[in-house]
Amino acid sequence: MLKPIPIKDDLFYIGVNDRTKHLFENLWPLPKGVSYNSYLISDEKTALFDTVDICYSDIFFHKLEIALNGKSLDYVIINHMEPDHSGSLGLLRNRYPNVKVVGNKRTADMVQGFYGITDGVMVIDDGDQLSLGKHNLVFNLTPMVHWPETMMTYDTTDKIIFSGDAFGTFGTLDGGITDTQLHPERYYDEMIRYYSNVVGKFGSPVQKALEKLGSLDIKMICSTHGPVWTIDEQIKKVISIYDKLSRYDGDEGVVIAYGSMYGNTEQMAETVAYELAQQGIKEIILHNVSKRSHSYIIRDIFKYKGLIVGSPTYNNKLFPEVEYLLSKVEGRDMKHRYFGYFGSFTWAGAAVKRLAQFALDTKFEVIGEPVEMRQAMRHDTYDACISLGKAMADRLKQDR
Ligand SMILES: Cc1cc2nc3c(=O)[nH]c(=O)nc-3n(C[C@H](O)[C@H](O)[C@H](O)COP(=O)(O)O)c2cc1C
Repeated sequence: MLKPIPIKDDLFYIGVNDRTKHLFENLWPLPKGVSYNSYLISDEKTALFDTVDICYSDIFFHKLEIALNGKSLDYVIINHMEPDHSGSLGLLRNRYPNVKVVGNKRTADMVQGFYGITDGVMVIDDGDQLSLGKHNLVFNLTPMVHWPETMMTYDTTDKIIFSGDAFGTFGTLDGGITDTQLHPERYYDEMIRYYSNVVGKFGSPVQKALEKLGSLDIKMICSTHGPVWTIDEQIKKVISIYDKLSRYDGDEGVVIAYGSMYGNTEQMAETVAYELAQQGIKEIILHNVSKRSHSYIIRDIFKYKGLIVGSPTYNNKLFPEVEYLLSKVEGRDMKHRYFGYFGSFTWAGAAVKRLAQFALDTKFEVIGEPVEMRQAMRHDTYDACISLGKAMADRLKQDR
């Protein structure tokens, strides 16, 4: 849409939709696209909140010009410097040479490094305020709620938090912008995938940020990706999703992520899953790591308490796609998972040993006995897989 969309009185949405990119950060699939959200408050002074990916700068500037309606642009507030939001900043400064770039001292360093901007930068600190006339803005520094410079800006007048990437989701905004105009359920799973893929490593900074936000009366969340949250119940819901994920708190259920070239290791996965179901576990997600993008496997590992990994031995190591998945889990400092594992080999096994090391490194609670299979499934391996499934189910049921 070429026009800015009024959200409320003097607040405009001037973000854009990206339905072209296949991979966010060149890593994470975007089957439903993604939006880059930017907002303008048009008060006595005007303030822009973040920009958009440079690929969409033309349409963005067009909207901004209309939203300004002849006024000058006074401030651009940089809540986050990642280029999907700051990408149009250099061009913005060329178009609006007098605009003040507002950020903390870490932002100022990045603004200089990425865009060569050194003048007209207003450096603010945690708790500093900026009046636009009717609207009063307070800056909340929330480092590592994704990058070190990350901050959130609170409008005390309308009780809006401009939250940067926090509470963001994958998925374009197809017509509707606010949660009143769309089905929020469409975005929840994509919010979990976004969090687990992009922000997942930063559980403790997210907890600190949530603590800070806890004292604020929030009537609207304007994130840089996905819907604008305005309904009280939805605001509580998205905050609770972030709270739960950043505590690494999973639901009852098990992800079984396995690699298999010729189907033998897969039979172990099927057997463990069968027993979990027999024991009354309803959420059992089998992921063939070669077929399913790691993005979705990581999402599910964040969702559920139980994780079982299986792998053949491959050139004296783990199957490469399983190794890659483990690195993604370790890279997110994943915590509090019940962990089971199994592996296979033909002449000299290495997979199970590596999975044992992974369990030690992550400090996951190991459940049941690991199962190691030579060549193909026989009765003893079958029984061992059943025992592993039962042990995991028993552990999960203890938490009911
Ligand atoms: C490329 C390749 C490399 C392998 N490397 C090893 C190995 O280093 N040690 C071993 O004992 N088995 C090795 N194997 C055999 C497999 O680990 C074994 O057959 C396993 O059961 C295969 O499981 P799958 O049927 O689920 O693919 C290798 C197999 C392939 C195809």
